[in-house]
Amino acid sequence: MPPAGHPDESMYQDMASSSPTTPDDHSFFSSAPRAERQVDHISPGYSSPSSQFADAHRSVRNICCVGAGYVGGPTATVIAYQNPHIRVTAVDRDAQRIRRWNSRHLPINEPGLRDMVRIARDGSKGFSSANEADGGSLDVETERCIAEADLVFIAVNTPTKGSGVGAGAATDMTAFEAAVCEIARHARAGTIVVEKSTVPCRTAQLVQDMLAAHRPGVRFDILSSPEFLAAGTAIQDLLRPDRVLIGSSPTPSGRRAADALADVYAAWVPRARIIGTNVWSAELAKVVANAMLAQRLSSINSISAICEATGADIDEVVAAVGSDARVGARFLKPGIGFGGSCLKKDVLSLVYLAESLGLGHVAEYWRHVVSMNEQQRDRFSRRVVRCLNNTLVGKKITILGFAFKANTSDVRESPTMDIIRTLRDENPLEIAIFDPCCNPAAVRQEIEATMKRDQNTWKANGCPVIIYSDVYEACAASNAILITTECYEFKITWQAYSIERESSKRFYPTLFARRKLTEMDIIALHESLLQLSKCEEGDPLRRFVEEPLCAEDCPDCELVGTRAGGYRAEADVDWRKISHHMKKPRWLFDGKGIIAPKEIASKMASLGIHVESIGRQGNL
Ligand SMILES: NC(=O)C1=CN([C@@H]2O[C@H](COP(=O)(O)OP(=O)(O)OC[C@H]3O[C@@H](n4cnc5c(N)ncnc54)[C@H](O)[C@@H]3O)[C@@H](O)[C@H]2O)C=CC1
Ligand SMILES: O=C(O)[C@H]1O[C@H](OP(=O)(O)OP(=O)(O)OC[C@H]2O[C@@H](n3ccc(=O)[nH]c3=O)[C@H](O)[C@@H]2O)[C@H](O)[C@@H](O)[C@@H]1O
Repeated sequence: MPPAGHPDESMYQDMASSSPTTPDDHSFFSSAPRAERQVDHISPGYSSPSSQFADAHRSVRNICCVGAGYVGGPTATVIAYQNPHIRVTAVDRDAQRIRRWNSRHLPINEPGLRDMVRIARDGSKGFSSANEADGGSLDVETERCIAEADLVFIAVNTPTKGSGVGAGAATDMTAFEAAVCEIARHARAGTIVVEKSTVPCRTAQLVQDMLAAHRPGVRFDILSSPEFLAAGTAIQDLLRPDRVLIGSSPTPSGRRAADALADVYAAWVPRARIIGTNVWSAELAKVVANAMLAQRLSSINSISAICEATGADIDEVVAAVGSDARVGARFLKPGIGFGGSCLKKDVLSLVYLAESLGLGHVAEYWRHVVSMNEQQRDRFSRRVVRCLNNTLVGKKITILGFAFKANTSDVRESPTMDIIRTLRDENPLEIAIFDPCCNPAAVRQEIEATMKRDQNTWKANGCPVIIYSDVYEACAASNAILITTECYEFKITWQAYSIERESSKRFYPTLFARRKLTEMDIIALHESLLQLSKCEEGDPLRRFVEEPLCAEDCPDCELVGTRAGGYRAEADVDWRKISHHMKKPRWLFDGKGIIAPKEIASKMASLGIHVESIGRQGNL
């Protein structure tokens, strides 16, 4: 089924006009010098027996993903897993990242990722398929991977520009441009080039122009298929997406290319969820989706400030408002503001686009979403200082959580950084940090890099910021604990809560209803068996083959706390034990609403811990 909804062709007459996304008409791409390119690759070979693949309009047999980061790595893995007949290779210029993808120490910590990589990369026992034998060669050149591909995804980073025209708002296209150059040099005629990275509206035209400049007269098809996965749920999001967006040009060739990509996804995504649009709509829709999520969070966070000032309770307000089906209950959790590498940058990209188009009031509207977010975490930090008698001198402050959200080791744009910076200005004795999902070495590296980069906003010779791998050591002799990531380990573990958590996670596969098991059935069975055995990882179906052994001098084996599959603290925290070793009065600032339910907070009170929560007035 072709993606539906191509607009009328007349709008494509505009395609050749210059991009409106930058005030400088000469160049869309950043003028920053290109980083030296040294590319390595991984080869998720393949694995399974299942898919009911419809006849391809342009058959895709070989996919190359340029960029093996948080999006490229998991996307390549899931596509390889679900498409036994397609050879999928991910390449990256970061050789260390590639080494880790090919090892037992994956560069990304995502629930379910490791299991899927093991099958897609190493093959499987009992469910093996033709592609397995092809997988895993490490010595192939990037050029060859691109040259052999029928379809190339671009999944490289597109951060906010740090300097130059549009600094602080425009998208830095340096990596994207480099990837397009690489593709232009090596791709075969007729290759389908897919923008997976989040890019400004009308980028496809620039891709087209660059390819045409490098390879005059050679036809390529450009698609936009932005990714909507969220950190911490990447595998679930990829396996069960709300929608897959495919933007294409309305030419016969563009439609065939869109159909070919739709067929790749249709191996596991219901066709009704594969939405076709024009290229500009797909590019813009991605940025708008993130902007609207950010706007929702800023809206509810603004209301949390009113709750704190009036005595209304934010959870009650959210429950009342969210039960209106038109509003909906999701993405309304107030907190210390959104972090991460994408929401802020995509809102800013929208701001820049609006400014470039002369729509100042539109730009101003979206800019407020970001400033409200910054206010929110500033308000939280000031509340901590105020409760501690306006002085942190001689006091130890403990921060629980550093990743920008739960279940991820992604520490980019962590909201916690701003809180640390503000509190450090108050000269506390020490700021202690613990995160159950992050490798302490990675947290230290991120803090040092941020301090170095933003030297002018970080106090020189401030207090030590110490990263702990043990939560009790982090909290010992602490005057105040701040919860800044919604990790389940920090929830109070009275029985009622544990039951709620377990039952909310449990689901059962509807097995054997079909004549033939699909890979999705196998995944559901695998997950269900793990749940029954109360394990997060394992091989209940005995599908895994031996993982590659690490070299004797493997640097990852030496890292503190590293376990196969990433770092994860072993158990929920025991608040009785923590309260025992805290300094009085024992303050707990819950920036993520995880100690919120009243009965649990009152149990905290019975331990002598004063809880201050976002969106609530005073102590509970
Ligand atoms: N992180 C997330 O959860 C999501 C990110 N996105 C978007 O996806 C894109 C990628 O994001 P992430 O995966 O988070 O970034 P990332 O920084 O984790 O990964 C990008 C990778 O591309 C590599 N790279 C850069 N230039 C290259 C080149 N010329 N050749 C080969 N490799 C190159 C980098 O070394 C890096 O490993 C961005 O546009 C982002 O906005 C979209 C949805 C979710
Ligand atoms: O383009 C991207 O990179 C991705 O950005 C977000 O995903 P992500 O940033 O990984 O995570 P979110 O779940 O959106 O959380 C973002 C931030 O908002 C916070 N948040 C989220 C939800 C909520 O109710 N309250 C809240 O404070 C989180 O703690 C986190 O700091 C989007 O949710 C994804 O759909 C999108 O693909």
